[in-house]
Amino acid sequence: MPEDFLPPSEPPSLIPEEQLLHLLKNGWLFLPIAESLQTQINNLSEEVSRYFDRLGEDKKRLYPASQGTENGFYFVEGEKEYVTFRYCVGAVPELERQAGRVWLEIASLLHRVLCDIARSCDIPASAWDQLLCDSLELPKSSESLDTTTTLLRLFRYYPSGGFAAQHVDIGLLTLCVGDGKGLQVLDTSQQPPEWIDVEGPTLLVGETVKVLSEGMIRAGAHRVQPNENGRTSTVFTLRPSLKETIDLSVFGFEGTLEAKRLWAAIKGSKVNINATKEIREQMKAKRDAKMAKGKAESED
Ligand SMILES: O=C(O)CCC(=O)C(=O)O
Ligand SMILES: [Fe+2]
Repeated sequence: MPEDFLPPSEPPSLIPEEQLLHLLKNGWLFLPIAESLQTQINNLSEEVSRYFDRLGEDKKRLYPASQGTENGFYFVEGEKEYVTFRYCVGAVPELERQAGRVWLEIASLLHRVLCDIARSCDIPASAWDQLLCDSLELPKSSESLDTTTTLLRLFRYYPSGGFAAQHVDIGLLTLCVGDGKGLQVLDTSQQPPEWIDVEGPTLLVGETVKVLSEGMIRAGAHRVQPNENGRTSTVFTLRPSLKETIDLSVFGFEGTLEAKRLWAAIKGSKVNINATKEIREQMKAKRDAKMAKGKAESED
């Protein structure tokens, strides 16, 4: 077969150049999504709202919290409740069926965005493959918990209470599709930077992409402000798979690095903004003590 007719080795670009530059510079982008994906998200929102309407005991029994706040049902008094899917539990089959569909669609969309990012940074689109293994569909069992960190999280923020402090996500890319006001992104093109209300589905760059680009790509700072009507949100975060050793040469560095070590370093420097107030304070104190120790050691 003549070379001209070989199928392309990468998908065609998805995001127009100017918008892609905005994403790399600011770490966030309003990204309109296909009607079919919006419909799937609406179906999932309906299912999860039925789940949230159950009694607290029921919600905990069906999706018990594990892995800190990283899996199952979690409740922050006066602020929000949310349920996180990391694999098929089988507790509420229709809810998980919809979750599986949304996972598949958004993961493939975010993979396309990663390929666009690769192209604009002159790295091969396949560079991401080593970080995406077993992450592009909802894992079948809890066996994946140790290595698949990607998650789909559904929020119900309470009226006037729903809140998340300023932060950047730790994974590769996040898509937030909410209803109602509350999510804000930091517009760093203004001096001083300004918080702006999101307009529809919003793409956020996470810390892992920032680290792998040596800070050339910014991670998107965002926060959630209370809204008198409350708010629901579907948040999918594509995070690195911990299965493989990363060949760093494709990102322009030397050598290799266990994905687990990279992830531990990225996680270790962050406070979990979705934990209860008490835990958030403890984590902040721990992080600050660690940073102070590191500083003292480097000054020795
Ligand atoms: O509520 C949202 O849309 C975003 C929540 C968020 O930023 C997070 O959980 O990391
Ligand atoms: Fe976030």
